[in-house]
Amino acid sequence: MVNQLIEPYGGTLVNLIDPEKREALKHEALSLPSLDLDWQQQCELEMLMTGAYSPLTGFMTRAQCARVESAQQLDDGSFWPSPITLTSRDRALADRRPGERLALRDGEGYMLAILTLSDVWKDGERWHLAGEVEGAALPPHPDFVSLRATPAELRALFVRRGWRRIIAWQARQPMHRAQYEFCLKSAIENEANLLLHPQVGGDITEAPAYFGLVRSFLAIRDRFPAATTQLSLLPAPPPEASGRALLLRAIVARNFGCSLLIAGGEHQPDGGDCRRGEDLTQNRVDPSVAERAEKIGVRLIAYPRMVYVEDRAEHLPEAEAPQGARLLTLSGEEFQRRMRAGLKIPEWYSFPEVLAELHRQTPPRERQGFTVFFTGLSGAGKSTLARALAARLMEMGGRCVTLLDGDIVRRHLSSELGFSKAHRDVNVRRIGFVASEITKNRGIAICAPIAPYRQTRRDVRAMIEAVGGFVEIHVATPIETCESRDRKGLYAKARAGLIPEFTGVSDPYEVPETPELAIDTTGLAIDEAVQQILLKLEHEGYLR
Ligand SMILES: Nc1ncnc2c1ncn2[C@@H]1O[C@H](COP(=O)(O)OS(=O)(=O)O)[C@@H](OP(=O)(O)O)[C@H]1O
Ligand SMILES: Nc1ncnc2c1ncn2[C@@H]1O[C@H](COP(=O)(O)OP(=O)(O)O)[C@@H](O)[C@H]1O
Repeated sequence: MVNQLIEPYGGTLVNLIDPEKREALKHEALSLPSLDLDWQQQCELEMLMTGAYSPLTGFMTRAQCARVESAQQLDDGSFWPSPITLTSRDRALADRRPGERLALRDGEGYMLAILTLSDVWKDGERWHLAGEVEGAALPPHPDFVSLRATPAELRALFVRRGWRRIIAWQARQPMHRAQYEFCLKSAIENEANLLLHPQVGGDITEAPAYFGLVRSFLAIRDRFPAATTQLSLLPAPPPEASGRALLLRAIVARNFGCSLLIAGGEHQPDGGDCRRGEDLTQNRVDPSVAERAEKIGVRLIAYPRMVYVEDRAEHLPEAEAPQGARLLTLSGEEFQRRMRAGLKIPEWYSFPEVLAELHRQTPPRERQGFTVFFTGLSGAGKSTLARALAARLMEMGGRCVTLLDGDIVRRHLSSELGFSKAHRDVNVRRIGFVASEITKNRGIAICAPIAPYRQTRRDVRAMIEAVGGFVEIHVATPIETCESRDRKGLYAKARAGLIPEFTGVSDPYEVPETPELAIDTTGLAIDEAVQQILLKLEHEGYLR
């Protein structure tokens, strides 16, 4: 019944239904070589195992990839838009031969499936592994359990409810009013039901953004008629933006029981001022892609450029907006800027419950975590300033401040390290890692290593900026001042040749090119220096 509805696409779980077979696979896997999959590979495997990629049931061989590239066809002649492959840099794979079986596991070693190799080839640094997969268990998803459904489960649900025509909205971005109104209108015009299908996936250690995305959909769900709308999660790897990727999404939509797919609409138009008659082609679907999708059994609905028509208090496709009407738009970039700065988002743009969710996920800067990263020569004043800054921030209260002073780090985190370039890099990266964890959890980390190498500082900045703010302060006290202070007598020893790799004397210090702030502490009172830093933090929006 279910399968009849969706032929030729719409597979069933690969062996997952048969517990005996599953136990046999698990047992067999104990004696097989293993490959641990990253989260994107796990998504791909899950799509194969659940039938979301039906009629495909395995990773493609080189010949199959070539056929897909040239003719967009699988072996049986059915349409397929782009290669689905499994690759790895694992050198041990060089010894694998077609016919052998390989256990596919998640990062923790949990057995997911067995791959029967039909082809192994090398392309650059990566090994490609092809073959049919036999699923033992889906990748575990402890989160949002009640929102997860396989294609077969969703199709069965739709059949039970008598839903025949369903529109898919596969989302990687939260939904605001324009998208909401367009989805509702499309459902009404097509007399269709709606499947809200946010795409989820990511490495849990990196706190992926999909948690906020799903919560924003949970928040907006109640605005849709419950009897005609379904929310479910799609564990798909991130798609590229191309016609072929769109067709793959159409196949996935079909397998989940949908016959309509809204294409585009993830982002609001760029540019604040909206001119009528602008080129709308970016929002049109290529006719050949649309035609191909029809053959899969999916009609594509192009999401148009939407504008808010103030007089009518509704969002409309720009081409349908009445002549002379006042049109409002807010670019995606401006929306993000306002969210970061905690500024007002106009009511016409979104819903309060969605914004509240997004604010929880990305609070304004003064509630985000950040790292103040001091760098400079020994004796420049890094520790002194770091301590004074920490004290002032603690005095203000309301924030968790962690001081990662060089001495503390060298004692607790890096006690085995010396001062070679390699060791300094490890030391600074460790500091960066700890600071990024603190920053991610919305604390303030203050670091004060010499950190003499530009590239290492750049890497640390990138790691931290991915999760919060980063303020680099070059304590630019000249070496003469540092040497005259020589609190620990190290410069004297270094000059005497007793310390072989001493920064500034016999070891390099690469001056920061664009630090947020540079402070020369020569003749400067500590309070004055700290004041400069606090003003900078306030100016950047980190402090109120
Ligand atoms: N060879 C050499 N070069 C530089 N510094 C030396 C060296 N040997 C020991 N020390 C003492 O170690 C402190 C620097 O450690 P850091 O962890 O900040 O250095 S680094 O960032 O890993 O380069 C540094 O402390 P500060 O004066 O607080 O900077 C020195 O006291
Ligand atoms: N404006 C200033 N800021 C920081 N340190 C100063 C300042 N003026 C004088 N000093 C002195 O300079 C020395 C800097 O040492 P320290 O903070 O340990 O430097 P670093 O951590 O960079 O090696 C301290 O003795 C400190 O009292």
